[in-house]
Amino acid sequence: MLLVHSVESIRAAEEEAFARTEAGELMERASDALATSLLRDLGHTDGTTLLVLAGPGNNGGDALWAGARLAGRGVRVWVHAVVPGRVHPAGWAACTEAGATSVDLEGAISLMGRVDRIVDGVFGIGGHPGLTGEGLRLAEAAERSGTPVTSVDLPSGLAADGAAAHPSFRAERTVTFGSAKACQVLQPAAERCGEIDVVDIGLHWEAIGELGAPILRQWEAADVAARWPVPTCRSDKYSRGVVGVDAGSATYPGAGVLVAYGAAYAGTGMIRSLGAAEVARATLAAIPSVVTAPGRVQAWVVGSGWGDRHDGAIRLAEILDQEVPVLIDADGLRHVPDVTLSPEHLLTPHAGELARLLQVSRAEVEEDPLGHIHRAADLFGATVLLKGATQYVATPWERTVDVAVPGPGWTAQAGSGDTLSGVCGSLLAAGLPAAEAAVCGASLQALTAAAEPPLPPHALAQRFGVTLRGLLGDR
Ligand SMILES: NC(=O)C1=CN([C@@H]2O[C@H](COP(=O)(O)OP(=O)(O)OC[C@H]3O[C@@H](n4cnc5c(N)ncnc54)[C@H](OP(=O)(O)O)[C@@H]3O)[C@@H](O)[C@H]2O)[C@@H](O)CC1
Ligand SMILES: Nc1ncnc2c1ncn2[C@@H]1O[C@H](COP(=O)(O)OP(=O)(O)O)[C@@H](O)[C@H]1O
Ligand SMILES: [K+]
Repeated sequence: MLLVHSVESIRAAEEEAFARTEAGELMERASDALATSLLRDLGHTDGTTLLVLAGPGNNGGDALWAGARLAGRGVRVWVHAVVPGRVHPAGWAACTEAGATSVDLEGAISLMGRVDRIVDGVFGIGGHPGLTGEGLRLAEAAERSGTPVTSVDLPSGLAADGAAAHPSFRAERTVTFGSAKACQVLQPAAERCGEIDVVDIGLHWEAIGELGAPILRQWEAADVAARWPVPTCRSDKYSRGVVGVDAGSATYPGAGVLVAYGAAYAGTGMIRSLGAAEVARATLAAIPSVVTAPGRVQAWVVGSGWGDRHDGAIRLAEILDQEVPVLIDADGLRHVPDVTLSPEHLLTPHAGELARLLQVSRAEVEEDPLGHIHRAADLFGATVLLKGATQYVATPWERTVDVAVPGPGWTAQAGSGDTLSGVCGSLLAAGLPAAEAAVCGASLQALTAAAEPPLPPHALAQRFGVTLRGLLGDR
């Protein structure tokens, strides 16, 4: 699991570290690791060339010290001070004394297509979001040149704590210090960061109290495997979990069928299709093991494809009365403000549905997804999975948001949300807490989409088993 800390936390942890380390020690660790990474990517020192773009703060300092190390080892280094007259003085002196050549803006731009690598040390966690002026010119020219860029701490121009793709450098690799930053895991910002190397510079999160808690946990495939419920010799269909589905409608029967596909191929014990009669018939025709008679249910999936069903509010209240975990999706979300929920209830909006729930615009949600998902979880008292290119899971009053394993844009198609509801429903029925069910379900879908050619949701669901086999190995 990759842990992500906020700028506020990183600053606090750095303060704590300054008090117990020699002056300059943290920057030395950071710039040494940066130099090592650059050397690895350059391959060798003889005849290789590097352009260092250094901003006015410590981010520029890191870049300059690393440039000094490489110039000292025989790499041909050019250096450009992005804000004239404002540059890390000791780093600049070290870099130029080691043999780096200073160039102006035009000189830097003309070198871009000709050097082996560019170091973006313009701004780091002290940067204002969105490059303008010369910074933007440099970033655009670097991207146009096609020369690989290593960004120091983060691509200059991005807001470290945010998901937005502000005008910024585009890195092939980002060498980041102390902790990963939110912009490196949240889309669309993350795709500007390239490969991420997190460098341990000796920050002690436990020494700064509550601020030491991460803001995000980026799940990896192994984390999903560790949580996935695996049947044993003592399992039966009830212990594995029964999912009740009231999804779809005469207008959208497919939604109910797709929920059942998700649950069936994620490996649930039993599915009861207990919504509209035409949905139950269609589901049975597609998946013969589905039961249409009422009976014991350990978790419900409701709301996908309900359309403007007139008795939705009553049906939702009835289901909530059964006091088992309930996943509320799509049209079911309209009734959320009128019912009382708890953390075992899982809401699965996309950005538009979350905006409607919070009575804000979709653009506001997209600008600050973390703030809005926290608000929804706290306001409704339920666990929330916000769907999209990044899939976020928030639990009421918890600082740390879980992020599912990312997947490709192929999943963005009608019906993916329905199969996802089914997968998550099967995990709720198997007894996983709502947040784990959400993040494991979303990750399974993303991992499967990443491994397969583009497939419609019901066909993708049929490949879940292949992904699970790969994840679980011999378990
Ligand atoms: N602290 C540590 O121990 C360690 C820190 N480390 C490194 O330090 C980095 C943070 O350093 P930092 O605080 O100096 O901020 P940094 O990002 O270099 O820039 C701030 C300057 O840029 C200016 N500025 C910003 N945006 C601008 C814009 N769009 N256009 C124009 N100007 C703009 C801004 O101006 P101001 O906010 O004052 O208006 C200020 O002058 C961190 O990312 C990591 O790389 C590592 O060495 C490990 C140890
Ligand atoms: N750009 C994207 N990249 C990867 N996954 C995406 C992207 N956009 C959406 N998704 C995922 O695809 C699914 C779409 O769900 P949803 O919007 O509810 O579709 P529908 O309601 O049509 O079934 C969700 O799992 C979502 O997280
Ligand atoms: K940078």
